[in-house]
Amino acid sequence: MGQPRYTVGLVVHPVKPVLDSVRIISRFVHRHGGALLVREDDAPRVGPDVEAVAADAFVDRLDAVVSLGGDGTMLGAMRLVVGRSTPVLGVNYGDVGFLVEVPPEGLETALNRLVAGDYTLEPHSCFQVLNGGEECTAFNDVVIAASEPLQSATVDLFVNGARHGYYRGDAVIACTPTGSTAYNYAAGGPVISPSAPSITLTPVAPMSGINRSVVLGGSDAVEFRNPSDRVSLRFMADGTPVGLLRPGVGLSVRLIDDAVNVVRFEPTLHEQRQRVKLSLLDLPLRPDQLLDLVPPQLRERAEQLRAERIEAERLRGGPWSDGPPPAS
Ligand SMILES: NC(=O)c1ccc[n+]([C@@H]2O[C@H](COP(=O)([O-])OP(=O)(O)OC[C@H]3O[C@@H](n4cnc5c(N)ncnc54)[C@H](O)[C@@H]3O)[C@@H](O)[C@H]2O)c1
Ligand SMILES: Nc1ncnc2c1ncn2[C@@H]1O[C@H](COP(=O)(O)OP(=O)(O)OP(=O)(O)O)[C@@H](O)[C@H]1O
Repeated sequence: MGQPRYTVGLVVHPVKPVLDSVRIISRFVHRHGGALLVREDDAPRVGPDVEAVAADAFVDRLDAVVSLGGDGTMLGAMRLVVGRSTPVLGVNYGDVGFLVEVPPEGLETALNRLVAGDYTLEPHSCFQVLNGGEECTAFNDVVIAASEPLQSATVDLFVNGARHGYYRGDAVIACTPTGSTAYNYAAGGPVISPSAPSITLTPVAPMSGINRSVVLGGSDAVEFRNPSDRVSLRFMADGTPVGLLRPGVGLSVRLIDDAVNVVRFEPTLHEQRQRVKLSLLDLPLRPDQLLDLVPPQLRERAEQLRAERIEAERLRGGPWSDGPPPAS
């Protein structure tokens, strides 16, 4: 057997049923003379058509990655290929799906557009986080909190080596422009355009010290220092616990430009949907509770229109849609 023309890697959500999409990708990749890989740990969730490889060999072989899941899965896929040019395509199996553009019903169209070169690459910056000799990456945010839940944390801030005050409260968030719509937004921080390289610092429930958001430049060197001589703090990268910040120790955060390329088909439409999703987050009702307010006949009509639109787009082979944005 000859060399595959290209190799695609799958990163899958731990529990969501993604097999239909795996089958579509598998058929497509094999028809085009490519190879499809998954990490050994994910193999039981994707069926026998996908070659399982050891985690450390996986990334080296990839020409592209497809994430089947929500924002968390997408962040994990992005972290895998950080610093490489490997494009990442996100298929949304999540509830919010802020970072992922393609709904499962748009997957075939997306793959066709991908091989036709009909897409753009959206670069995302990330944080390089250094804690002593240890390093990690975050695409959304780094959060420093007390090591015990519900206790307050005291954190000193240094920017470019100069002391800039301290935080005392539940936590302090440092976010990239991508992460500005996640925890930072929930904590009252500003939304930052991806075209404005910057580091935003936002306190969570501040008791004293710095009590509002600060937006720093993309090349500023940020250091959080644990001023205590007794207690450790803990820190998280993209919502995942990473380690402890020992008494007296500093955590350095630097923004790295263009660390990963995300595949986009309709960047303007995607941005428009992000804005709608963001405004929905501010409503006091969950989406299912909002639906209860819509009269049944309107709901049925909306479902019918959505199905007709998806079918028309499938036949046209043009840009898909996951339905019209909800009325604001
Ligand atoms: N109070 C909060 O809002 C809160 C608390 C902890 C963590 N988080 C966020 O969760 C992120 C990790 O995401 P996850 O999906 O693994 O965890 P998760 O499953 O706990 O999801 C948190 C929510 O944040 C959304 N989200 C993730 N990245 C986003 C982004 N860039 N813009 C807008 N929304 C986004 C997700 O879709 C999800 O609804 C962390 O980076 C952090 O920003 C938020
Ligand atoms: N391949 C994976 N392996 C291990 N954990 C994962 C993987 N994919 C996702 N997770 C974790 O599972 C959780 C939920 O994943 P994800 O955010 O993708 O789905 P969701 O919560 O349903 O979607 P959304 O974030 O859009 O609401 C996250 O905390 C994420 O870090």
